[in-house]
Order: sequence, then C-alpha cells, then structure tokens
Amino acid sequence: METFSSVPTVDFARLNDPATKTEELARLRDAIFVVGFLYLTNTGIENDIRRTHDYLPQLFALPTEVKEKCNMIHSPSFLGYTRLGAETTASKTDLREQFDFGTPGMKTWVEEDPFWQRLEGPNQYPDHPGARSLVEEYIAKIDELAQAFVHLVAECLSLPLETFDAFKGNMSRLKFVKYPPSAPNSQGVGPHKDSAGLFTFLSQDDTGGLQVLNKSGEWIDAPPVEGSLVINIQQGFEAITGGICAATTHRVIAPTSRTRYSIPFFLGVRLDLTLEQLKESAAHIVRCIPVSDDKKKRAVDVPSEFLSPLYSCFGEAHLRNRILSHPDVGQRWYPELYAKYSQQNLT
Ligand SMILES: O=C(O)CCC(=O)C(=O)O
Ligand SMILES: [Fe+2]
Repeated sequence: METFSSVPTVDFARLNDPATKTEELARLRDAIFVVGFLYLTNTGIENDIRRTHDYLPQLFALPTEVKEKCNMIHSPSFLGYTRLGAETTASKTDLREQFDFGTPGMKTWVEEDPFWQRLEGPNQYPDHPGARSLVEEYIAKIDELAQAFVHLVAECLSLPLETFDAFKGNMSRLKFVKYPPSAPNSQGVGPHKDSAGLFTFLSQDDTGGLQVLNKSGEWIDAPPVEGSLVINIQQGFEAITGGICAATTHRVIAPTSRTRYSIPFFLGVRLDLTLEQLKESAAHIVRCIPVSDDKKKRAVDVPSEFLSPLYSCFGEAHLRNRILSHPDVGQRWYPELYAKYSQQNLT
C-alpha cells in the first residue's frame, strides 16, 4: 500500500480557478486516496479564523464557575465544557480542556424520537460577551466552505458534484480546545480516527504537536502552516466510500512550554443511515470511482464502528463513541448504553 512522509497542501483558490482546477483536483485526489489528510490554503475565511483564535485565551481564562455552569454533564447531546482530564482516548486521559458546540437550531428531542437522535440538541454557551455570536458566525462560515469542499471531493473522484449531499447530517460540531503545557511526551489527545462525520476542518495555532500515522506505522508531523486548515477524512466518509477513502489515525502531543489552542470543525453525517442502506450506497459509489481493483480490495477490511453490525445506524455508532469518550456524561444520560458499550469490543 502506498504510504506518505508528509501532509500535502491543496490550494482552495486554485481549485476554483478554471485555469488551474484540473491540476489542483489531481492533487486533492492524491491527498484523499493516499494520505487522508491535507492542508487547505487560500480558504477565504482567514480573518474569521484569526478573530476566533484571538478570542480563545480570554474564553478559557474565565472563572471556573462560569465554565462549569455550561459543563457537558448537563447535555445529553454532549455539548458544552469539558475540564482538563475529563476526556479519554485510547483508554488514556487527554490533557486538554474544551468547549463543544453544534450547529444551532436543532429540533428538540422528544420520547418518540430514536434514542440516538438526542445527539442533536441545543448549545450551552459560556456566559461571556460575544461568545454566542462568534460561535454562530464561525459555524456559518466554515460550513459554507465545507459544502464547497465536499463538492470538490466528489469532482476529484470523478463523481457527480452532489453525490455526497444526501449523506450530510443536520448538526455539525465545533470545538474550542486548549492544551496547557505538560510534561514531555504527554498525551494531548491520544491516537484516534475522527468518527463524528464526513470531514474535519481544523485550525491549529503555531505551537505544533499534531501527528498523523502513515501506512508504515510511523508518526508524521503535521506542523502549523499559517492561514491553512488541516482537513482529514472521518470514519463516516470512509464508510460511505466503502473504505476507498480511508480515515487516518492522528494524535496531539501536548506542548511543554506554552499553551496550544486549536479549533476543529467536524462536518456531520446523517444519523439515520442504517448499515443496510450504507452497504447499498457504498457499493454504488465504489463502482463509480475509477480506481484500480487493488485499491478497491482494501475497502472490505476497514474496522470501524460505522461498519459494525453491533450498531443499528450511524447515529448509534456516533453515540457509542461519545459515551466512551465522555464516560461521566454517558453514565448520567445513558446508563444502560454505557454499561453495554463499555463491554463491547469492536473487531
Ligand atoms: O487539536 C488538534 O489539533 C486536533 C484535535 C483532534 O484531533 C480532535 O479533537 O479530534
Ligand atoms: Fe481528531
């Protein structure tokens, strides 16, 4: 299998310029097939990103009681504040503090709705001037970019532009993350694949620490690139493309002498998609993507919670992931599911 030794760069402006589009689509295609990660430059939302980064230090510096008032423990949708040390990845504690937000305007969950539908719910905003409008504006801007990006991905795979539109979820997720200085080689966030949706659009500051696992099992640095977004494939998109476009494992090594801030946006996948429906649509998409049979073969053996027969649909697979990442919230709102999921092994 083809491996990589660095994360490639794709230029959004060149993707949109008829004179350079074909060349840049080929770069995007390579990044999607071989790496699963890329830097997107010239996104046009650089100012929104900068403004949001500038706001983060004061937000995290709010008094503990202000932050705790919007603790995620109050939210069955796993939205809100997570204090340092309350999150687990790969069975180890992550050394980071964060706020989780979702696309605003979700309909209220009622008893008749499927249990996993409760993942889509209202935000808890920290009580601080400008917080709510900043989040809402950022989500609106980056969501628009994400839609355009997904169309370009379809195009680079030689598929009709709107191929993936039907897989889009109602709610995407945005996080503000702070990694405080820690002992050398501490886990900022442990090795994982993103599972909440289709693609992640991450803005990291200039600290560094993000690493991506290549196909020879080596950790490759994804150093900061000014003004860029780091985009990676999530397990939802991997499942939809029958594993041809694979999600890549990554992690963050905690900083030692300064604080690191990052802003990941997770483009949501539709929650009601069942394994049966998925298999049917993935088979169709796999047939339409012009790649060698060799690449298609690895489609079969990709372990993923989205492809596990243990879960009824994408929504349940996503809920399982949230419950295991935030066990305190999981135990409070979904005690039976917590007991069940924490015993199951994904194969
Ligand atoms: O903070 C980062 O740079 C990456 C965070 C990440 O991978 C995640 O939250 O899924
Ligand atoms: Fe991630």
